[in-house]
Amino acid sequence: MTISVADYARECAAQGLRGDYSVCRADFTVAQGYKYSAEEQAVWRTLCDRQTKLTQRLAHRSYLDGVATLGLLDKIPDFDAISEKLRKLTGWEIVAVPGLIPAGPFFDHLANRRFPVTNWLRTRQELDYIVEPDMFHDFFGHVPILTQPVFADFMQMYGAKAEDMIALGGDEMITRLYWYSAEYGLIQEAGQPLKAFGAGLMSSFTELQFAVESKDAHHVPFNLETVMRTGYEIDKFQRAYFVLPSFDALRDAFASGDLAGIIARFKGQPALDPATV
Ligand SMILES: C[C@H](O)[C@H](O)[C@H]1CNc2nc(N)[nH]c(=O)c2N1
Ligand SMILES: N[C@@H](Cc1ccccc1)C(=O)O
Ligand SMILES: [Fe+2]
Repeated sequence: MTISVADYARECAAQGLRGDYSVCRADFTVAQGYKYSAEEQAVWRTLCDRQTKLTQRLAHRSYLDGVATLGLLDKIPDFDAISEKLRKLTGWEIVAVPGLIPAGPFFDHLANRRFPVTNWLRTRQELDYIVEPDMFHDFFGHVPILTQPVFADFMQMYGAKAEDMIALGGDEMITRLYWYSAEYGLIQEAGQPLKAFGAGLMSSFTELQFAVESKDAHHVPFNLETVMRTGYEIDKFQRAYFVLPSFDALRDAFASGDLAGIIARFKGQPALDPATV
């Protein structure tokens, strides 16, 4: 782990991130501290109700299978209770964090089958889109697929590989790969309609529709090297969405692609502009 909690806390405060990083443990986790107001519970239900209507239509089957396995989403989740369920299904658990955490510790959690979930929720003014990950994004977007064995294994492999790539100086490039697949990936299987896969889309009412249905969304066939070279911004709609032909294509690219070679050739070079890839 390269950055200390204290330094990261200062950086986040400077950037205006909302979480309270002063109470983090060394691995950036905190206690969930389950005490949410009636208003927060109401916002949670509203978010789940309206987003579920969209995901039924626009999300890839793997995600929807996960939602079915997870079961009721009628109140803000108790992380310990969910962890107990996940441990039985796929050996994963969820841990509470104050918000965005650095890539190193984030991937270290994944490599150990722990998924970091933010412990605070967006407000009613941010139902459609929020610029930093909150509990709705982390939970509703990422946790369902962790109930599915194939994806559960893949996410762990992601964490483990990412740590190796960070050691080679590939921090930015491996993060882009995570970004354009786990967060904003689309899938179009042969003869099927375009579907959303990434968690950043699952949790945004406006961006999910934009990414899948808008003529203005820039869809690019998934290519490992291009993805690892393309820059991104976290606080606006993405200017490129990479489209996988199948989930297996992602797993194969990850398992047998020459990640280390790509990092050696392109690290430190300016990022490609997502608008023109
Ligand atoms: C690895 C990459 O930087 C990625 O965006 C990570 C970083 N830290 C995170 N931290 C939290 N809490 N949630 C996330 O989804 C992520 N994503
Ligand atoms: N924009 C996402 C949240 C998010 C922010 C940053 C990174 C990933 C996801 C949403 O509205 O749900
Ligand atoms: Fe995320």
